[in-house]
Amino acid sequence: MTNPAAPHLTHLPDSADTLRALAAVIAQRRAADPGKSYVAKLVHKGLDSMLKKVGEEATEVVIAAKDGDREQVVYEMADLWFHSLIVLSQFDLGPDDVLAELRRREGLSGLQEFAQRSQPPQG
Ligand SMILES: N=c1c2ncn([C@@H]3O[C@H](COP(=O)(O)OP(=O)(O)OP(=O)(O)O)[C@@H](O)[C@H]3O)c2ncn1[C@@H]1O[C@H](COP(=O)(O)O)[C@@H](O)[C@H]1O
Repeated sequence: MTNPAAPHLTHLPDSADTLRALAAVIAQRRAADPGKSYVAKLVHKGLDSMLKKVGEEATEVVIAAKDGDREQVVYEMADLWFHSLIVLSQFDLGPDDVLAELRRREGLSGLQEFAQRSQPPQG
């Protein structure tokens, strides 16, 4: 199935590919002219500004969800993921680092993981 907006793509990239491609663009745009790149402008402002945007976008996700507005939830979540990728890039991290952590958690119930935290180390 091809995407009419991107006929050159014979298949829609999977989500991880999209995140990886965006992370690569962010890495490249960090060094761009802040007057011509939103990423470079935010990086130039520094970590506190990046974190402020993550907080703002997370709040906008909350508001969209409270409104039950599914399209707006997607729009604001895209903003949140984008700004989260910028924060990851600040620590030379990327989507694969987070995906590896999520894979590590597979099969372990969140309730079980939480209960284990209060257990004294075995042995
Ligand atoms: N995915 C995005 C992306 N998502 C959001 N944004 C920008 O992030 C900014 C968010 O600012 P605001 O919070 O004011 O905007 P907003 O949250 O939509 O508005 P409100 O909800 O607050 O009213 C806007 O300028 C958006 O355009 C993005 N800017 C860039 N990208 C990607 O990053 C690439 C590099 O962008 P440049 O660095 O600008 O070249 C682009 O090619 C895109 O692929």
